[in-house]
Amino acid sequence: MSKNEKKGQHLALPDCDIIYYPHFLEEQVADSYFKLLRSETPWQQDDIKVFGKVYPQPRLTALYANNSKPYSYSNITMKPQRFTKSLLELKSKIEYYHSYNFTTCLLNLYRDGKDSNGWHADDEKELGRHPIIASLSLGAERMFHLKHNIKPHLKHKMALEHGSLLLMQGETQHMWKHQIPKTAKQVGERINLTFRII
Ligand SMILES: O=C(O)CCC(=O)C(=O)O
Ligand SMILES: [Fe+2]
Repeated sequence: MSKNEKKGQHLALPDCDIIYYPHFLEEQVADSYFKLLRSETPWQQDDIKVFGKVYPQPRLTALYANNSKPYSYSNITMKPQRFTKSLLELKSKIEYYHSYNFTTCLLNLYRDGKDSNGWHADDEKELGRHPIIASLSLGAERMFHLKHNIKPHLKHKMALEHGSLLLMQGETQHMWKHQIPKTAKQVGERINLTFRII
């Protein structure tokens, strides 16, 4: 497949740079990575502190990297494991189209509609200025919400499809927050991978 065949959609929103590739992976390829990652990943559930109270995080996670640099967010510090073969394959597929060198991948498993990821920006110090985040979605489709930090009328909702890639860069993490809300719909499991540079 030539580089031009992956058509991305630039979101028409100010103060950000977000491109959505709905069919980044072919359906069968996405299916098999979902199965593989679901079973080979040592999923963990950490506690998070919100306004001084401790809760189990409403999803399972795992961290991988090609270095030993930890990643901290919401009072959690995760130590990475070495990238697996399947994660290295996915990382190269993304790097073929976007010539970045991702060092780290955070995996999220949303077991059902009660699992979620609250409003946040991926703007931790270790990601540097203008973080580049490549977010690959596998499994059940879930809604992704965006809201501007200072202009409340600026918001956006979109579905993240099985096999899709969402590339966030530039000002995005400094000017916007995002979330995966809970849903009352019957939804299956979803795995999200965010490749990052630390
Ligand atoms: O699950 C998603 O699509 C988003 C995950 C996310 O925002 C994160 O891990 O920082
Ligand atoms: Fe995020």
